[in-house]
Amino acid sequence: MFILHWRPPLTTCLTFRQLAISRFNLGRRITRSNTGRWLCMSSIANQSTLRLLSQAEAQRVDEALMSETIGYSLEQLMELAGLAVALAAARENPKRSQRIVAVCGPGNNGGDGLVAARHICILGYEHVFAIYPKPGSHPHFQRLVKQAMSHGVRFVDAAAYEQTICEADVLIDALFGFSFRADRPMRDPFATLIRLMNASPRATTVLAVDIPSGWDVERGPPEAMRPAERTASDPRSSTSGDQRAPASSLAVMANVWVSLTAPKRCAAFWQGRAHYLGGRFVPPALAKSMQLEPLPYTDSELIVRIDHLLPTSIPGHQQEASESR
Ligand SMILES: NC(=O)C1=CN([C@@H]2O[C@H](COP(=O)(O)OP(=O)(O)OC[C@H]3O[C@@H](n4cnc5c(N)ncnc54)[C@H](OP(=O)(O)O)[C@@H]3O)[C@@H](O)[C@H]2O)[C@H](O)CC1
Ligand SMILES: [K+]
Repeated sequence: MFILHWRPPLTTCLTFRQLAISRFNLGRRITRSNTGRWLCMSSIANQSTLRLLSQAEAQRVDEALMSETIGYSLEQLMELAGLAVALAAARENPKRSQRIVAVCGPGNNGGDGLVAARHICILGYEHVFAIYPKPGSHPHFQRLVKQAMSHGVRFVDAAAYEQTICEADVLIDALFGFSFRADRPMRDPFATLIRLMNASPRATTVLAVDIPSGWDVERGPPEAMRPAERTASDPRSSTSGDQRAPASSLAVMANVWVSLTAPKRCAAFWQGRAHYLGGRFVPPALAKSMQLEPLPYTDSELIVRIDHLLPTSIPGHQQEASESR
């Protein structure tokens, strides 16, 4: 197993976690450089780590949840996912006067963001905004917008995106989840929104819904945020002979993460402030068949911190990743 450190060139060596802390706690902006590099250190895996899902496995779990056998609807899962995100946002940011902005994408990740924004209002936050530039075509997305507005979420016009993001205390990154195609360049307006989020001067929390937008579900952050040097033994290195087009170098720099259902393989790269698991709806038989047991929830909690349960390397990653594509 490996622990990753990012070393800024020609400056004091800080871990990525320290960078996140200084970037968000001291309110200073730190820009990652393409010349930055990751250093790998060996450590021993223990058995109490959670299993990380490949993209194909995440989609399989979703399909199973919505199969004839289990019978959930997408709308139900989205509601529970969004509720979990709202609870994590509230736990990390208890002050009700904070300005919270959900930045929502065109797919179900964006739907989770709309649900979360509504629940954040229901929890008593006074200033909740949503940015939703490309609403999904399914009627449920229209219902989610109406529900959110009824509870006080303010939808922002394109002309006010920049100012709204600039004034946010908390940003909810609900642009893309596990269906993001990291081999395609990021299109606008999403690219612009991600740049604005990363440059937001006030935001002390940037919360990624399911996956930080712009990350590859399996390979993690974009190449430009990865090491210039890799060791041959790093299972997260690009597979040799990978001919995919270079992806966008853009990704949201989140410091809080809510994985839904189960963490995905890219979670091995996480070095932020807090990582939660939400979406407490996996029936025991499915959890067993997908080797997700034991689910780490306790008592009546719908979210649970999993930072200490995350493996930092993924045995057999390369082989399974290429099989799943
Ligand atoms: N199991 C659960 O706990 C639940 C998870 N949910 C959430 O659903 C997402 C996955 O949702 P999905 O609709 O499959 O996909 P995404 O929202 O991740 O993204 C799809 C849209 O993204 C566009 N896309 C893809 N790649 C790019 C790119 N490089 N640039 C720009 N846009 C991109 C894609 O566009 P297309 O043109 O390809 O159609 C889609 O519009 C999961 O992560 C959870 O957050 C559910 O709520 C259910 C419960
Ligand atoms: K996201």
